[in-house]
Amino acid sequence: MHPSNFRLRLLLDFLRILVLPSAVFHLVSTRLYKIHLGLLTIPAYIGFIICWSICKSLLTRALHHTERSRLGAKEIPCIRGAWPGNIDVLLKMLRAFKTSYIGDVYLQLFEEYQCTTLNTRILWTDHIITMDQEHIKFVLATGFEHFWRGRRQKERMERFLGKGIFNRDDEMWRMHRGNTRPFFARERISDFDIFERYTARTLNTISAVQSSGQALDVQDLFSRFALDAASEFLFGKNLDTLSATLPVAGQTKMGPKGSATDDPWGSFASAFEMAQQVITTRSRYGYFWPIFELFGDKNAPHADAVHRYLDPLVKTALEEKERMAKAGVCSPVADKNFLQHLAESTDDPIIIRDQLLSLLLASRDTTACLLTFVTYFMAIYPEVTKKLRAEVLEHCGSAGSITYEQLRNLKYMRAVINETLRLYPPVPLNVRECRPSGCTLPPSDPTFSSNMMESDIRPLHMPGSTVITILPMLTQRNPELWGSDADVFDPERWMDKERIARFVSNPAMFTPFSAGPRICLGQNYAYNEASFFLVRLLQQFDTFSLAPEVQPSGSLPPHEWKQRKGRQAEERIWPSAALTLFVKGGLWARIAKESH
Ligand code: HEM
Repeated sequence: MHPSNFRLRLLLDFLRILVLPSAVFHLVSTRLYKIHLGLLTIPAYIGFIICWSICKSLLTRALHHTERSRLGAKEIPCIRGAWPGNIDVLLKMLRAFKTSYIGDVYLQLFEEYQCTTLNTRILWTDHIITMDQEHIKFVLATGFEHFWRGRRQKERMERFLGKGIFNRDDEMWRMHRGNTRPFFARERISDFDIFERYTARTLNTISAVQSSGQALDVQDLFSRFALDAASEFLFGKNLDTLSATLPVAGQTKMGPKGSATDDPWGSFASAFEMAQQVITTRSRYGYFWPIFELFGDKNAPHADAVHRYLDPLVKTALEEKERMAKAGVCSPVADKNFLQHLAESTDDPIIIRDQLLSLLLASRDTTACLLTFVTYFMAIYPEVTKKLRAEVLEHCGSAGSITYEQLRNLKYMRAVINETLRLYPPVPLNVRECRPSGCTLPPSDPTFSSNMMESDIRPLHMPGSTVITILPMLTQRNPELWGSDADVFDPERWMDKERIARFVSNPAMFTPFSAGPRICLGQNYAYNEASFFLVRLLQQFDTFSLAPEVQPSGSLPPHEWKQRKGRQAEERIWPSAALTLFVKGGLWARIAKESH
């Protein structure tokens, strides 16, 4: 069944869960035994459906048990809620997603059950969550062939990301990966002309706002920078979002991810972000999310608004291809931009548009998130800014062109970027589905003493077609791996040989760009772009401060966070996630030049 037919899927499930047992009961009671139930008809049907479901569940458990014995594996620990189907846990989670610190709801469950991989089994459906580095490594890399994005994730994302690289497996994913990889070759991503152009425009905006004494939403500005640079890099046309109206301090409303503006660019950004929010909400409701969208696909208006922006670009690329073919011109890949190259590989405008959109999503929100959190740290740790700036001035001077070699020599800059990616990975969680044949996960890592003392070191059974949510953000803040100061922002840890050796021997501790065959294709582009931007920013400015007084109402951290441990107790902003991490309401800050 096509992933966009989620209502049909729900209808078939409804038939399977309710109608099939009712039909069997009807046949047995009225036809075979000719029983007349009278007033008891409805309770009898309900009772039979419940018994049927329990028997089915017991049968599935028995089959899993047999499979576990065959594989020499044990069961993944399972949450035991107070209400049937762990409905109490579901409600607690839904409440927590609105007000609690990112990832905290999962961390509390791991702490309660003293394990790093857990089955939430909400509404009788197995759903595995893991912060275990051994299991994350297996899912992404060493056991890659056992997992895919899977049907359920595709169903949630189809309307927005369709046939793009993030929403496809196997053949089509390989095709996209093969087509995209050449565009991230070293020569292409070390040509800094594009970064230079959009960095200069962004810094001009900062200067203009700064001279008026206003604060600005840097998250919004960095998103525009990343999108304009990526659009020129990918399809040779700047979307020119840096020229559109900026959000104004103290007046701007909260948008789906950051702040909102009332202009055509604002509508595009809002649609782009709302589509991500809808996908996130669907995944929180779990398997039965289509119940909430019976009378309309909530992503349709947002996806349509984004597609309206991209469709004309795709049309032009296909027309150009036709013109070139008629004229008998064939240019080499090196002379083409990504969109032209995509248009060469297929005539299907939907595949081209979906892949273009996937790359815009991949490059805008992640890079903007990284730059936003680096700025956050520069604002709250002036000593870090000072050291960073000294390094920039030493290696790159206060102006002039910047080379790839110069960027490579900025060791402290790299440490700051890595430390930011560790504490605030732009993709804080990721989802995969086990292929139907099932598999085993290796024994758990030694995070909890219960894992370590466990004498039973059998692997864990991963039933076929089960969804697994991996939480790199929790792994990257795990004190067992990173030490008792795991929650502390300390770039020096990336310059300490002993600590680096630990990470090198155990790379699954740090996977902000994912790992294995689906590792991020834009990793080096992102490091270059972020480093380049920060060099120019620090050449021009030296003082960064937060402006909490203009954060939109409802975007400052709730007081109750202070009672919990870890970063949330000191957080001055509200980190939140919808596919990617962001600062709720935007990051309002002042950027200035104090020293002369
Ligand atoms: C700080 C910046 C970035 C971070 C932290 C990041 C992180 C990630 C992560 C975690 C994935 C795996 C997603 C998944 O499996 O569901 C991914 C995939 C990907 N990223 Fe990035 N990314 C960044 C920047 C970029 C940029 C700038 C581009 C391109 C311009 C890009 C292109 C891609 C692509 C094409 C994939 C899909 C790979 C595949 O499925 O085979 N990324 N990225």
